[in-house]
Amino acid sequence: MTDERTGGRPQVAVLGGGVMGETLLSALLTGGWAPEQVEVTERHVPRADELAERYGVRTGASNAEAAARADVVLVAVKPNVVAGVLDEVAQVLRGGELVVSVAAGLPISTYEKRLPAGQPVVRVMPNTPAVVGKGASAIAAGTHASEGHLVLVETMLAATGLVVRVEEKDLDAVTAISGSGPAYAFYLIDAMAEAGVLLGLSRDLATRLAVATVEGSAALAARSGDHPAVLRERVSSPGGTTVAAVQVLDAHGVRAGVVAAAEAARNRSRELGQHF
Ligand SMILES: NC(=O)C1=CN([C@@H]2O[C@H](COP(=O)(O)OP(=O)(O)OC[C@H]3O[C@@H](n4cnc5c(N)ncnc54)[C@H](OP(=O)(O)O)[C@@H]3O)[C@@H](O)[C@H]2O)C=CC1
Ligand SMILES: O=C(O)[C@@H]1CCC=N1
Repeated sequence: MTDERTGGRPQVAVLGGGVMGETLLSALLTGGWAPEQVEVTERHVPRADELAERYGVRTGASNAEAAARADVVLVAVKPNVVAGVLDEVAQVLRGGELVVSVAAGLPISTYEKRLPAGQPVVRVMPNTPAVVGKGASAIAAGTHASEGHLVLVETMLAATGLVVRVEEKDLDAVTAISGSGPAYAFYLIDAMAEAGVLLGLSRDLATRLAVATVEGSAALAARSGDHPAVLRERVSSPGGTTVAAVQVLDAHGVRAGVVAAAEAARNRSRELGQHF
């Protein structure tokens, strides 16, 4: 409840204690929620026990029981499970709760059709770097979500990193860039580390250099505000090593591959929404 006993913070039920459920749970606790203000449902008992032990929160298997105690119901199950979970919680919602979902692809309208009339819904697309406070999340309001609901979701995500508001129509594209994007960055880090091993470095050294280089490049891009092409030019000495390398990246279509990959992710996000 949002009273003095809870420091004004609403009771949150996180439905689904997987990768994203744990990330959001951790962010809530870092953001000032007390363990007794957060509850997690997870059908896999050993995983529920692990979360209870690690975070000191109540865990259980019943989505309806957790939702009945909550002011905010945070849906963090896979898209193909969301419909069943909503049918469970719709029975117990009293109308004033906020339903937040991180599921990829599923439009807000499909939640609104399954939940009681007038139920506020906010859709979020987070990403996994949220677990170290370096995430990027986009949020979009449903028909009945107010400015206050958006501010509440921003507060809930405050410890995760960047949070931006978008129109729902942009969430498939956001999913393709920042939602799935960490995988592209890890793919690059892995490829750079592998290349270092090929060139004779130890795997440990090659991986440390690759991680520090990607981390430093992102930090420089964020701080300088310069266009990435300008930053790339600054690395590229005339007749030097970098221009030789970038020419090979272009010859292998790496840039076109990144664009095509993002289009595939956007298309898959749309497909997920159609199978709801
Ligand atoms: N991972 C990511 O980077 C991102 C994920 N998302 C979204 O987050 C959601 C969760 O993804 P992710 O965390 O990766 O997936 P996971 O499979 O890691 O987590 C889903 C969890 O939900 C549990 N679960 C399944 N059915 C139920 C149920 N009926 N009630 C309660 N819990 C249940 C699963 O248990 P079990 O394993 O036993 O089935 C699992 O632990 C998805 O909708 C995804 O689109 C959004 C942005 C980024
Ligand atoms: O791969 C997925 O479907 C989820 C959504 C974005 C990142 N992971």
